[in-house]
Amino acid sequence: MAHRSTQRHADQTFALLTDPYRRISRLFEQAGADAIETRLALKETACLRGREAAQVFYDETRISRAGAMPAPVRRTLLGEGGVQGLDGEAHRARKRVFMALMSPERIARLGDLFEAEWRRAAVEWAGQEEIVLYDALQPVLTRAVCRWAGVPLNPDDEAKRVSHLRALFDAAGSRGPRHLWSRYARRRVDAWLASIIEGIRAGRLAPDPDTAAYAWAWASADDGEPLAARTAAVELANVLRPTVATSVYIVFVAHAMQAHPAAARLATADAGRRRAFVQEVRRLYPFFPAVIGRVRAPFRWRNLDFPVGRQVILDLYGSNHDPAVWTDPDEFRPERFIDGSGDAFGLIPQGGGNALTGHRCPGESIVVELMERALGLLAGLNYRLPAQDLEIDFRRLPALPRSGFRMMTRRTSPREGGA
Ligand code: HEM
Repeated sequence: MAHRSTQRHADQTFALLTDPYRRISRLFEQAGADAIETRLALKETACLRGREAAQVFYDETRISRAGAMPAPVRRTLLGEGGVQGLDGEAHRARKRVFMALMSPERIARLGDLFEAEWRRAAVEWAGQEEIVLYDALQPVLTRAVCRWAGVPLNPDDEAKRVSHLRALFDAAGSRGPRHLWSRYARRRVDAWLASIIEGIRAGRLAPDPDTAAYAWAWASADDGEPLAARTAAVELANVLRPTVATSVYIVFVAHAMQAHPAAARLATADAGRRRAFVQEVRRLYPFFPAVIGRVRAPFRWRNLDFPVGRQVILDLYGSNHDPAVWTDPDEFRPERFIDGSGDAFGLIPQGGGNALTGHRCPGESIVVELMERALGLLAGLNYRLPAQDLEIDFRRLPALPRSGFRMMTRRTSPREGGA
């Protein structure tokens, strides 16, 4: 493949709204290049994909994040003032708080809480004619992550909290009333979590010191003072929201197990193959389409000029399907990960580079743990699939099987629901 495109592409905003995952990839194919110039929301934008592009994008001397994220994303998915929009030492100081929560013991504890909640829920699922897995997972994940994070979840408020957390990732990318619903949910989640931060500071709540709620209540701002309660709430939401959003990936685990039963059987029996199966789901299936930054210092790459302030997009979905990096990129082949997941810029569904010092997602080990646990639980669950449309809807953000993955679970003993 050639490495540059001299072609400029017309404004892609509408095309991206209707096909957020594959549109940019098509432009790369048409141009025969992995760096192209286009316009997004009337702004000149460079779009990049592939391993070397990821190295450029995650070089913080070249690309900054401050002010890069569009307002509709900040007002829904991310919240205002969170780690995603910080650069340099301010970013690293916040990031250390996230990373300190990710010890193997704590991740395993979250996995245990998730399994316990799944087993309880599986008893109820068996009493229903059918369930939609995507919908059924969100209460399970909310209960598990709230316990893990030291966030009290009043049973009377649970349904409301689940629907608000879901709206942050499920409705943010929609237009019209659903997008407004996501904005409303953001205000409610921030207010709820700010009251918890204030409760901890005032001594009314006392979560364990190794929880996210404790960590964010006592985290400091640049000036050494405690973070504003609203900012601490946004960071605490940065733990709860994406953990509940792992429901998307768990649906894709179920989808892949259905589509590839032989690989699923191998994965159930062997830890190395289970990890490889899950990594291949993260590579192949669509979730987070792209990340966005701005040029900090001018540079030239692939014969394109990157002037200061230029908007730059790294196509995550396209990079995970880049034929220059992956053999048969559209095939489901877990074997490609049997010897590990490679370097920090190859498999990048949750960003690339170093999670401690750069913007790569700090939650990858949570996601892998929950997906692996779900694979085991699904393998042990007695269910069958009614007739339904399992095709992935790529126009949706996040993409999902059209049916949400409907299942008819059979009556089980309380211990069942995964062995
Ligand atoms: C559900 C699956 C998940 C996906 C697809 C995902 C994806 C991503 C992506 C693409 C980024 C942006 C990377 C960048 O800006 O370069 C990111 C950042 C982030 N993720 Fe995740 N993530 C997931 C789960 C989690 C979990 C479980 C946590 C919980 C701790 C988490 C917390 C964060 C935070 C705090 C950031 C901002 C990091 C920074 O700006 O330094 N994510 N994630």
